[in-house]
Amino acid sequence: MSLLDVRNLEVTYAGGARAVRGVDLSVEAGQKLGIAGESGCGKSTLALALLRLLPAGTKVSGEILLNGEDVLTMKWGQVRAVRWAGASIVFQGAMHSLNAVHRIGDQIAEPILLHKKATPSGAKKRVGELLEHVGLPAARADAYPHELSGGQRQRVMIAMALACDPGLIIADEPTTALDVMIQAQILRLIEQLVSDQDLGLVMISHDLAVLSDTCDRLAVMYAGRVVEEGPASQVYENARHPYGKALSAAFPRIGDVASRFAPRGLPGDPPDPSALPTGCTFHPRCPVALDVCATEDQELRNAEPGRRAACVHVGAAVTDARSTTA
Ligand SMILES: Nc1ncnc2c1ncn2[C@@H]1O[C@H](COP(=O)(O)OP(=O)(O)OP(=O)(O)O)[C@@H](O)[C@H]1O
Repeated sequence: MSLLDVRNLEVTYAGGARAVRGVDLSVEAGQKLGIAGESGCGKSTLALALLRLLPAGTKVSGEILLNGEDVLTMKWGQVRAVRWAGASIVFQGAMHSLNAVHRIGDQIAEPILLHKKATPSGAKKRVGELLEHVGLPAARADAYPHELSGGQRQRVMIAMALACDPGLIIADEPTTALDVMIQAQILRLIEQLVSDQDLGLVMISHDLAVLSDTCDRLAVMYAGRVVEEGPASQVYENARHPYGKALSAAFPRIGDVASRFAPRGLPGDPPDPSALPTGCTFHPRCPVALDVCATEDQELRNAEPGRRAACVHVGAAVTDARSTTA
């Protein structure tokens, strides 16, 4: 049984935006899955859907099996227990996620008191341990968010996410607001925690270079669908879907200083999810589109062992869409 198994997930917002369309993915304990794609492709919607954090009125269908139990059909009491203790989210921009008027120790203690039924002194001890675990002195528990640097605040967010010993961490752009040096430190911290505690990780980013550096596998999303999936380094170095290729070219290799100053962009914008193009949704921007792409969408196909892409130019159609995701 996978730690997380998402099957045919569809999310449509109240206004009609089809933000996630038929997404399948799975994560095992100790595995790090990166979800890449440009702004608006549905990455955050997917993350929020995993813990039923979407606004009321949003239509969600499919299955989200966390340790074999479907989050979508759970009673609310069970969903609340799953948040923090089963899976927790590290959001981008810690300054906005932390409460400015409360000491960080109290904020980390809150889910421990609520979900672990800890005593105040037990929670305080645990807060100290968690802070040390993420590389901060236990005494920083008394600080207010504004007294910490951006990197320290993001460490606090990670400590909070770990507070109730979840099996899965969902990190939504965890380093986007940080400078490059601090970003690298936070990524190493996340990697180390995931491997030490055998956690599963879903890391969301628009930056394919960051994801390929941190994750084992990568799923590339476009207009709400996964259009390419496979081992992270292979997807980054040699994408098979034309959108994956364009995204990869836009994020030059870490260390490749010369090309970092001249990334290639992809012309055009992603489609409006309330008015998606017919056929393959990427065809209006695709440099290698055929006539058929304007009318027929493609399922994910086996590109090579362990790799799939949803493009007419790639391999043969896959009969069992989830056969290679594990
Ligand atoms: N509450 C909402 N109501 C209606 N539409 C929404 C809502 N939230 C997001 N959307 C739309 O759903 C689509 C996917 O948005 P989402 O935020 O999931 O993308 P993203 O890939 O995470 O982008 P970003 O990196 O900019 O956050 C977008 O077109 C967005 O405008």
